[in-house]
Amino acid sequence: MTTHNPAKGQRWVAGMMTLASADPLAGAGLLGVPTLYWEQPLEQEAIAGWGEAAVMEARSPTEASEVLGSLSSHLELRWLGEAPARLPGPWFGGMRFASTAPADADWKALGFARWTLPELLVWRVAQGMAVAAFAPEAEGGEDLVRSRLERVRASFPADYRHPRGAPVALELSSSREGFEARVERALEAIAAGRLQKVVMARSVEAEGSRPFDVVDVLARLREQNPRCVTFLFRAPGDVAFLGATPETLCRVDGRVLETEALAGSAAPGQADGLGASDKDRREHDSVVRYILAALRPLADHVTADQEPRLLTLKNVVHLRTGIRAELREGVTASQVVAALHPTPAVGGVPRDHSLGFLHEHEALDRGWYAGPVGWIGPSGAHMAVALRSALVRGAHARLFVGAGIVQGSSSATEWRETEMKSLAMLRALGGGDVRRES
Ligand SMILES: C=C(O[C@H]1C=CC=C(C(=O)O)[C@@H]1O)C(=O)O
Repeated sequence: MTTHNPAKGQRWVAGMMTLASADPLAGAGLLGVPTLYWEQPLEQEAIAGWGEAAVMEARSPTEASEVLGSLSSHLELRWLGEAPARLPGPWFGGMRFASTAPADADWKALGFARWTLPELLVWRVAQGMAVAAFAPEAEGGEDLVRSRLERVRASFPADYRHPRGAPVALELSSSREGFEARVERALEAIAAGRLQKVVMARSVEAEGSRPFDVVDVLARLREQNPRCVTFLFRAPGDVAFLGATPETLCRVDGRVLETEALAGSAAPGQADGLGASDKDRREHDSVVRYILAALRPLADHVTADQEPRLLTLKNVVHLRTGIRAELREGVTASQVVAALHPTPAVGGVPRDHSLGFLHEHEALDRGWYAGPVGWIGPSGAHMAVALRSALVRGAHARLFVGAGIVQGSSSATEWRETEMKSLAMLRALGGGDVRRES
C-alpha cells in the first residue's frame, strides 16, 4: 500500500473479455459482496469491482490531491491481448467532506481518502458486460489475471439481481431538538451578516432487526432511484459506505466537463411552487455562481442552463441547473474536483466561513458524506457528491441528510426536508414502507 505520488514506478498487468450477462451486481452470488459498486441506471452505467489489486490512501487534503492528480494523469498498464475500447476507472473511491481527522471509529476504516484498483472489474457495455482483471506486474501476475478471468467466464450468472430478502424492521433515532437548535444558530449567523448560506446536516441512527444485506440494499437503491448514482465503497472491518445520490460533482471525458448545481427542495406534491420560491432560488443561485467562478480558471467555454429545471425523484424534487465546459489543455479531473468541492450545495457561502461554522456547530463527523466519490483514471472521471447515504456495519446504519439554510429558512421546515431526504435510504435498508414524523 502506498501514499504520496502512488502510481509512480508501479506497473500493472491486465486482461479483458466480454460476456453475454448484463448485470454486474449478479456477480455477488459467485464472488461475494462487491468491494465497490457504481450504477446510474438511466445513463446505462453499471460497474462492480471485487478485491483490491492496489489501494492508494491519503491522510490529508494535500496528499489527497497528489494521489488524485497522479491517478488521473497516468497509468502503467500492460494488456494481455485486446484492451477495452473504454475503461471506466480503473480507480474507485472517495474522500472525506472536510480536512478534519475522522472522529468516529467506523469512518477511520475508510480513512481520509481511499482509492482502489480492483482485482476484477465488471461493467455494462452495449452487448452485455466487459470484464477486466488486474494484478501487479510481477512474477505470476499474468497467471493471476488469466485465472481471475477464467473463474468469471465459467460461472458469472446471466440473470438480473433483484432484492431477495424479507423486510428488515428498523429502529430509528435522531435528535430533532438538537438539529433545530443548530439551524437556529445558523439563522442567527445569517441575520448577523456572517454567512449567506450554510448546509446543516444530521445523522439518523438505524438499528436493523438483523444485519443488513448490502447487496439487497444496493438492488433496492438502484430500482427505486434510477436517476441517481447508486454507490458502494467497502473498507476493512466490514464497514460499507453506500447510497443513491442525485448530485453529479463532475463527469470528465477528455476535455469535456459536465457538472450541475443541485439545491432547493420540495415535497413531490409541492413541486409547482419550487421554481417560484424566492428562498429556494437564492439557495440554488449561490451554487450556480460558485461553480461558474470555480471553473473559469480551468475552462475556456463554460455554459449553464438559462433557468433551473425540476429534478423529480421518488421522495423529493430539486432545482437543477446543468453546467458544461471545455477544459483547457492539460487540466486533469483531479484539478476539477479540487476546484469544485465543496460547492455551496453541501457547504455554504462564503465558503471558508461556512465550513468553519460547520466545524464549530454541526456536532457531526460527516466522514465521506457530501464528499466526492466515484471513479477516476487518465481518460476521465465520474464523480458524485455522496448524498442520501449511510455508513453500515452489521445491523447498524448511520444515515446522513442535510439542508441548505438561507435567510427565510425555518428550522421546522428544514427538519421536514431532511426527513424527506432520508426516505430513499430508509426504504432501501428496511425493504418496506417507512412512515416518518412530519
Ligand atoms: C445536502 C443535501 O442535499 C443538497 C442537494 C440538493 C438539495 C439541497 C437542498 O435543497 O438543501 C442540498 O443542497 C442532502 O441531501 O443531504
